[in-house]
Amino acid sequence: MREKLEKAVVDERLAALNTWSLEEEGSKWIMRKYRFSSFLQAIAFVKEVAQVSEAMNHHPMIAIDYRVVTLRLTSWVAGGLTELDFATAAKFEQVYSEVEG
Ligand SMILES: C[C@H](O)[C@H](O)[C@H]1CNC2=NC(N)=NC(=O)C2=N1
Repeated sequence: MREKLEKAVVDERLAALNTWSLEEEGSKWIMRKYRFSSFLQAIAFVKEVAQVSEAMNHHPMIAIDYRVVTLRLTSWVAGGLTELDFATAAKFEQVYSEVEG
């Protein structure tokens, strides 16, 4: 789960997830911008993201710009993207669908 993935596998996982993208071609980071109806909704989302991150022991970079939350993920220990990045991103998608409905 924490072994660095080959590019072909990364591309496959991104296609399956289809809402996240590489920060840029060849990047070791995947990212996703989440938009909310209010600032407090964005904060509620971030609180849930924090809980998931602790449960997964995998923590994203979190940027909060008013109603837009940007999450960025990489596996520092592995020095690149791992299955854990994609599993955690998928859980963030579940949280988003619950918070924003
Ligand atoms: C497993 C490692 O020792 C650290 O405890 C965890 C914490 N959260 C982490 N988060 C991310 N994004 N990458 C990591 O490698 C990582 N490692």
